[in-house]
Amino acid sequence: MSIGTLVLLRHGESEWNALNLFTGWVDVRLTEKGMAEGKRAGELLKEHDLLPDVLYTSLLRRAISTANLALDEADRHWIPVVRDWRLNERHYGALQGKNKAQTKAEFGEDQFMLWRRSYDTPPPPIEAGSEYSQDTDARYADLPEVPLTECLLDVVKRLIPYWESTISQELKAGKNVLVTAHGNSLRALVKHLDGISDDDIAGLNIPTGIPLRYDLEVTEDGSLRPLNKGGTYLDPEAAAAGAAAVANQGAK
Ligand SMILES: O=C(O)[C@@H](CO)OP(=O)(O)O
Repeated sequence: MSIGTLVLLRHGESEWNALNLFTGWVDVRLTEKGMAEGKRAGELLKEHDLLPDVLYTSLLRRAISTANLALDEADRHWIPVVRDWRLNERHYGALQGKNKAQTKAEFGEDQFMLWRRSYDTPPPPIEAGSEYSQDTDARYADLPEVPLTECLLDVVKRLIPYWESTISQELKAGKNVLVTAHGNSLRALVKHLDGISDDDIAGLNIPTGIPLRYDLEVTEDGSLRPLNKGGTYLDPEAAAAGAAAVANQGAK
């Protein structure tokens, strides 16, 4: 049985992406542009004959809405869907709701980049019960503990066991899988798939709304390894421009 194809899709532009605010687990909506990106992603899936058999998505509406728009456009609105908090964006702690450029101006470039892109330094924790905290959100009621902040390492720890036990099993069973998630949860997954070091992952940014295809093989130890290292964006030019825009978010 051949292995299914994996497609990763970061949600389209959200209202807080447009306002340049740290978002994390805050459940913001897509902008008009973000909705158009979702539709365009579906067109690209169709054009490249990459029709998913199953969708995995986070519990956040920007990912859910993007997937709905893409699947509708690709006439795959009917496929089974699995939603899981492990695909959520990194919890951005006390930075949630703060403007990125202002944060950089206030704390300096080094601290800003440490919080934003270091592998193992989380931002300060958010105050439980505060406006942008999720500690009382019903959708996380079953979690033993709702995070108050996370670094990328924390995301790797919650996401990779789930990838191994669930998503990769679907691929090994020959299913084409669409994973619709977030900048940092997808960075965690790409780090694992491509074997990127803790230092080098700081330089990797994922653009909104452009499908990233991975062709996979099974290694001797039974894990999945990309045949096309780094994956293949279905619109490479737009992806390069989008990734540069994400890298530059402190500047605006
Ligand atoms: O704000 C966030 O949650 C993320 C993704 O939008 O931002 P960053 O790229 O700065 O990690």
